[in-house]
Amino acid sequence: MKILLSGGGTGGHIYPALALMNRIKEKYPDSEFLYVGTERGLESTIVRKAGVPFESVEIQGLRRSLSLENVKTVYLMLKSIADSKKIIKNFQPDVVIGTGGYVCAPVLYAASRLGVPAIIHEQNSVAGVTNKFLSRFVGKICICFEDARKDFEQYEEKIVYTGNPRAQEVAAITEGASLAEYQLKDGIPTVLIFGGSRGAAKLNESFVEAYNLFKGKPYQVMLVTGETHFEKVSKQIASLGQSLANIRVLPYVYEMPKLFKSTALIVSRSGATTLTEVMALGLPSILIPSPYVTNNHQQKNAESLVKNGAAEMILEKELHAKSLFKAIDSLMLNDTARKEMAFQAKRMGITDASDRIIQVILDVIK
Ligand SMILES: CC(=O)N[C@H]1[C@@H](OP(=O)(O)OP(=O)(O)OC[C@H]2O[C@@H](n3ccc(=O)[nH]c3=O)[C@H](O)[C@@H]2O)O[C@H](CO)[C@@H](O)[C@@H]1O
Repeated sequence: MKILLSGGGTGGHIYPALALMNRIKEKYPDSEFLYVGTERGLESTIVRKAGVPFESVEIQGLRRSLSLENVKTVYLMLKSIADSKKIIKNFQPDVVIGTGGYVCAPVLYAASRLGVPAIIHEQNSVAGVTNKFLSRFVGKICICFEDARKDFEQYEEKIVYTGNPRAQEVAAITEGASLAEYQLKDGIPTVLIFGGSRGAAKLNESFVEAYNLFKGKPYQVMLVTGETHFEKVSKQIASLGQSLANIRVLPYVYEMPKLFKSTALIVSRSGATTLTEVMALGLPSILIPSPYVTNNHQQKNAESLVKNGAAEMILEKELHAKSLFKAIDSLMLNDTARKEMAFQAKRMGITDASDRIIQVILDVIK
């Protein structure tokens, strides 16, 4: 089977595609893959690092205001469709799968024009703009939240509830990362704080302000700042005048699910793929939805866990050093509450999503 994958911008669109690819490889070792993304998105690093053949097209998002940039956007859109057609004709895939992010628009549109079966995967409870646009042109629409159905209601017959492939991959992990590899101690409860795949400035700032409060605590803290914020945060922490042995600050972690498995509490944005992983592993979490996303979908994602007792939520407008520290400290000192949240999170997870999507692939290429 030859499969062309596309999806990008942020990790939440990329990791599900790679997880699906890994599962297809397991079941069909002769399969061939090609990933199409942009050079600017995180996919150009993550996908290449994973050793997957990668080609790029150039494209940019539309500005909301009238501007010359939009002329360039239209030009790039037409060019990227033509480039995608060339890539597809060369690779000759049996199916093209898009996991979101604007790069999928030219790639999957081109596939449909060439008569190649195409599938989109929507990770969120509210569909992204690109997936809504593509819903008309693709054969199947895979969703992870029942709420997403209403965004594709004109194409109800195409919708399949599959869940997120990253859940299946993560649920199969048997061994967690060693915390010693991160210069922390194994066996001590550890909280992992990160703002999605790109980091979140307000979360980083609140953490820096709370830094000294973690002194002498019976637990460890890891902050993953996001690549672009790392230098600034490191300088701010250095200027506080003390370096605490129970705290570790990193720019990015490539083996996140393994690290998840070794942590006692997750504090993060509520991007759909992160939540999938949290549920698949059954982890307690404090969620801080990004208010800067389409239709506030991260808050809806978070609320689905909160209403099941699986997570706590802090809205960004209520996020500061004190609220962050208080929420972390009281959960880290309360094993029973964490266990109950973990149990509820685990109950919510779907852990055979890749197999469900493989069935969808087999149906469309019949
Ligand atoms: C700002 C924005 O548009 N965010 C969207 C984006 O988020 P974002 O890319 O942040 O997505 P998610 O939170 O869903 O996923 C992040 C992924 O990156 C991984 N990770 C993160 C940090 C790190 O250091 N290493 C690492 O591997 C996580 O384990 C996870 O697999 O896509 C999600 C899925 O469509 C959406 O729900 C989010 O709203």
